[in-house]
Amino acid sequence: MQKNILIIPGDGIGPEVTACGKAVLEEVAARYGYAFAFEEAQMGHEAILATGVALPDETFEKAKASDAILFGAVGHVRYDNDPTLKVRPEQGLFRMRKELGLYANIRPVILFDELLDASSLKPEIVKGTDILFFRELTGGAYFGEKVRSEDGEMASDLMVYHRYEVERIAVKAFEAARTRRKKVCSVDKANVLESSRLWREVVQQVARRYPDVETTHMLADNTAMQLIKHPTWFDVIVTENLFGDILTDETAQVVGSMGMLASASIGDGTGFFEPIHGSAYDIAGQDKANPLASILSAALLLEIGFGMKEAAKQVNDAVARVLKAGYRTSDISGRMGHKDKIVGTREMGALVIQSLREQLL
Ligand SMILES: NC(=O)C1=CN([C@@H]2O[C@H](COP(=O)(O)OP(=O)(O)OC[C@H]3O[C@@H](n4cnc5c(N)ncnc54)[C@H](O)[C@@H]3O)[C@@H](O)[C@H]2O)C=CC1
Ligand SMILES: CC(C)CC(=O)C(=O)O
Ligand SMILES: [Mg+2]
Repeated sequence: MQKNILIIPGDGIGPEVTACGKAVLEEVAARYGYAFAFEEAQMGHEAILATGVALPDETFEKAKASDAILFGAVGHVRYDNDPTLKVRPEQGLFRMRKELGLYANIRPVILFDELLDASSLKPEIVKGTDILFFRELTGGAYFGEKVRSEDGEMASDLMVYHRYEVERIAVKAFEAARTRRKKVCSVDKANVLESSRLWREVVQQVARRYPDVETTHMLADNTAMQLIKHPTWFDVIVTENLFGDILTDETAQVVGSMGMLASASIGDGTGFFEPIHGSAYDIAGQDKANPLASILSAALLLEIGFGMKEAAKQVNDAVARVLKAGYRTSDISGRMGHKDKIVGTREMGALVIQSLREQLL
């Protein structure tokens, strides 16, 4: 049966990396005989210029009607340098997450052996890193009431959680842990925040249903440190929206680069697949961006979105082979950089496709 995939390239490096992710999906469809139909839609700065809003209704309707969405990134220097602007690219992504009910953001943090020397940390510390983050994606301070006083002197973002929101993401994390090393670390600030005390209470209750899974609770500040000290200790991490956003960017340096981290956002409907990085306008339009996070997000789309596990594995293996052959975008060129074959975005994408062809033919 035909699968409809909506491509939302977005801003900055979004279109460059998403073109590579899409090309990989096309290659997989051709090789396996899958019928994938692609459509494109706007979101972010580009959409604001064209329509005045970050998420045009037309894009949202297409998103709801699709079977999966591959997204790039949104964000533009213009808004980052002018906090007073009311219409902002990121609003599109937040509306999409909320209205599609994408409450679970799954972020695998896996170090490819080939990138041992690209990590900011010592090889013996990071070797074997394989963490699965479950970041709650539709609650917390990102979605709570936002206030700015009339005189502009006070602002607040309310961090709100309901019991059901914590429970459903915790269940997803525990279920995943059962298929892995059976360890869940729940991250909060229960020593300070009331919302974290609710978080911990609910995770403790859910944990009782999973006696075969080892549960720990860790404060977010300590977690930021432990992730650098011994990343291999962690298996599944479940945490709220803001902490998950920050801690996963930190782990990019454990595994080499922001350009290596993919994600799947799921809920009750269409799944949404995107690299964890932003629009990186410092390198946009220069053929410098690492497209592997988008390609690995396409692999998550196949695996989680469509249940095509074998095809997803082929994509991951193709990426590993390209890395093993020594090809690197500049962000993952490591301490042994003189041995690397530095390539641009387009060439890296083409190499993964070539690697897929050689394996699959
Ligand atoms: N999901 C999304 O759409 C997100 C959007 N943003 C937006 O993106 C804009 C830029 O934000 P930043 O804080 O600079 O975060 P960023 O993730 O765009 O970039 C941070 C750093 O990582 C590098 N980097 C990121 N992705 C890379 C890749 N694929 N290959 C090589 N290097 C890469 C960038 O060059 C930069 O030095 C902002 O407007 C922000 O709001 C930020 C994060 C997520
Ligand atoms: C739209 C972004 C500002 C949020 C973010 O950094 C993320 O979801 O990873
Ligand atoms: Mg982020």
